[in-house]
Amino acid sequence: MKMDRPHVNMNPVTGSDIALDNLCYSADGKDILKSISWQSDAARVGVVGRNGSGKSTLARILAGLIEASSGSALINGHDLAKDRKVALTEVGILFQNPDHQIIFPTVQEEISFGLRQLGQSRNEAEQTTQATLAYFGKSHWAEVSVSVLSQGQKHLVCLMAVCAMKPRMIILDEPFSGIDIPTKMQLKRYLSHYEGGLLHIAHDPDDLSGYDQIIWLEKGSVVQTGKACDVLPDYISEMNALGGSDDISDLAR
Ligand SMILES: Nc1ncnc2c1ncn2[C@@H]1O[C@H](COP(=O)(O)OP(=O)(O)OP(=O)(O)O)[C@@H](O)[C@H]1O
Repeated sequence: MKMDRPHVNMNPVTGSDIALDNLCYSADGKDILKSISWQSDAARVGVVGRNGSGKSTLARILAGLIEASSGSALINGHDLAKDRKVALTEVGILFQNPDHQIIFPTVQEEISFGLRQLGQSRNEAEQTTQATLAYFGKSHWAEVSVSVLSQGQKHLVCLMAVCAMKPRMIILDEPFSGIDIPTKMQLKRYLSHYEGGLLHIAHDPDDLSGYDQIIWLEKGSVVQTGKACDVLPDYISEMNALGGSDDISDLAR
């Protein structure tokens, strides 16, 4: 079979326009995101912040999975919570836990599902799935039952499913948690070749070094935004300072 390499970075990567305007999100009487305003058209965006700072909530709003309580979050001018059809081509999201993402019994079915949602015929979806598996060197996984895969392997299935759909931006919510070093290196390499934008939530600042734009959240508010080389050193020194104390009560905020 001809090796289709749709995701190899022959062209410059392009980011999506992200526009947050006084974005607020509350649930159960708790203000989780507090009046966030921020704009970016960077190709590689990182999101940092302590546990519970609101990173995943922001990711879900950007992907259109939950609606803002007030204010707005637009991707390339679209409110994806209101337009689920456009959302399919604009954004793909990789959840922290692949078990929250995978719904089909086999790898092939899981990858094909998103493609069918995009309007591909059964035949087209099968071909795109095969090409995607071949690109990732995992053709032999097609008929494999997802239930026998490890967490890291399931992460890869989710990544392949998202990449196959070629969204303009992929949102990654701590995609490397629980993944061994070689697999992480491979995933990073695949992702670095992705021609669309990446919005990557990470706890390890090393995963975001060289990124065009970082947004640092704490307690639902923006602490700092800017290039990785400007924001990450401040973030690291703040985290180290906090880590030097024994108080983890912030986790139970
Ligand atoms: N639907 C909800 N109802 C109540 N509280 C919620 C809801 N969704 C999120 N939260 C709370 O909002 C806060 C932010 O959660 P979120 O998952 O966005 O944080 P995070 O920065 O991604 O954290 P982590 O780094 O631990 O993954 C947490 O305290 C969480 O418990």
